[in-house]
Amino acid sequence: MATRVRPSSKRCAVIGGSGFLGRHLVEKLLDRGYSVSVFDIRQSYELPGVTFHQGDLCDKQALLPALKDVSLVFHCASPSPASDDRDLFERVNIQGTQTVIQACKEAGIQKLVLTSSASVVFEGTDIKNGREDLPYAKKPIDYYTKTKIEQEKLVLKACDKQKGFLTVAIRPHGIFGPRDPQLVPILVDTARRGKMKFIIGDGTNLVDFTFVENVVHGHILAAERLRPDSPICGKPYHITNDEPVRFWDFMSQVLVGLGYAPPRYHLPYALVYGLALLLWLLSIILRPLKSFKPTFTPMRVALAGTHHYYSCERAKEDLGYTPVVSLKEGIARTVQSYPHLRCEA
Ligand SMILES: NC(=O)C1=CN([C@@H]2O[C@H](COP(=O)(O)OP(=O)(O)OC[C@H]3O[C@@H](n4cnc5c(N)ncnc54)[C@H](O)[C@@H]3O)[C@@H](O)[C@H]2O)C=CC1
Ligand SMILES: CC(C)CCC[C@@H](C)[C@H]1CC[C@H]2C3=C(CC[C@]12C)[C@@]1(C)CCC(=O)C[C@@H]1CC3
Repeated sequence: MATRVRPSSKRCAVIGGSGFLGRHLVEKLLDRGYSVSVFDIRQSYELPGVTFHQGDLCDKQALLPALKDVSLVFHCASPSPASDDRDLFERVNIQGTQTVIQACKEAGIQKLVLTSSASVVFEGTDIKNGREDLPYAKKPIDYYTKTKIEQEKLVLKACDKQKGFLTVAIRPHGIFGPRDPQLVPILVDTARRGKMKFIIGDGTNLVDFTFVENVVHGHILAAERLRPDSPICGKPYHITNDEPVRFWDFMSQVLVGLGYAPPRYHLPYALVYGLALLLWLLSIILRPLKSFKPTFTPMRVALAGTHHYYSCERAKEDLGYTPVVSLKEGIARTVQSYPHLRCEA
């Protein structure tokens, strides 16, 4: 009779491990003595100690080999919000997450840590020091966020102490750092096209931006604290830099660090939001004739023009979380890591 090898608690799987956050997580797990199985639709690097499994997480048969002899799974895969593809968000974030849960149960996984998003409670209006008990957004800012809400609910509901399957969700906000494919590249592209001259609103709105290593730290603390007797089972946790910053100060610091001029002129929030809405509608109406993606989407305008920062008190109390890299240091390291995006003029 074949004997089943008891999974080592130092062997884990990272679904989405080829991505920005996923790769930083893999690197830290290796540093901490874990061996890692990466499952992703693409392979973007090679590292000793990492086994790659390429496939779509919606395919349980493809997923199962990556979970063999593993006790802990991190699920940080998602289509990019910029893809703006409703069917894809629904298929990967909702149906795919159901498949991940089923596969974990079949493979005898003990712990599942989901990367959710603090935006699951954001409706486009101010949130100041929001705690995890805020209700899920009834009108999420976009379809990506709508599917992140459903995804988080599925994972937290699946937590079952009796059956020994424990789950927890990490809600980061505005992740930035070396190799980020989103925030800095979009910002620089906008600046290079001469569109980063304006501040939306009065520029005093506070927002959380979170250095990627702090997000990783929160995930690993949650995984290591996830035990049947711990208060964290089935709960979401905000993980941020715990240093809310003016949205436009953050953008300006990154821009200036890379040699671009910071935005200077103010435009009223309602005007820019209205224009963004109009452009978005036009892009849908004209899609059959001409495809274009507006830079200032209603979602980005809402993110750029409102207060939205979150309390990390619950993570401090239950996980012993404190950020390991300050915002200042995180911005400096990020700017340094993008020599190819510096202004050449
Ligand atoms: N970047 C940010 O500011 C924030 C990100 N998040 C969440 O953090 C997680 C990681 O995000 P990032 O690293 O920024 O994104 P990313 O796009 O760099 O990484 C996502 C990874 O998922 C993989 N993936 C996508 N669809 C897949 C599928 N069907 N099967 C297997 N793999 C698939 C991609 O290939 C990619 O490697 C996501 O769940 C995202 O929703 C949450 C809050 C903020
Ligand atoms: C053109 C400029 C006004 C804005 C450039 C920066 C933006 C690209 C980013 C500012 C806040 C970011 C953010 C996300 C993506 C990149 C930004 C819009 C998320 C939507 C990524 C996925 C999430 O779960 C929530 C994030 C909120 C903040």
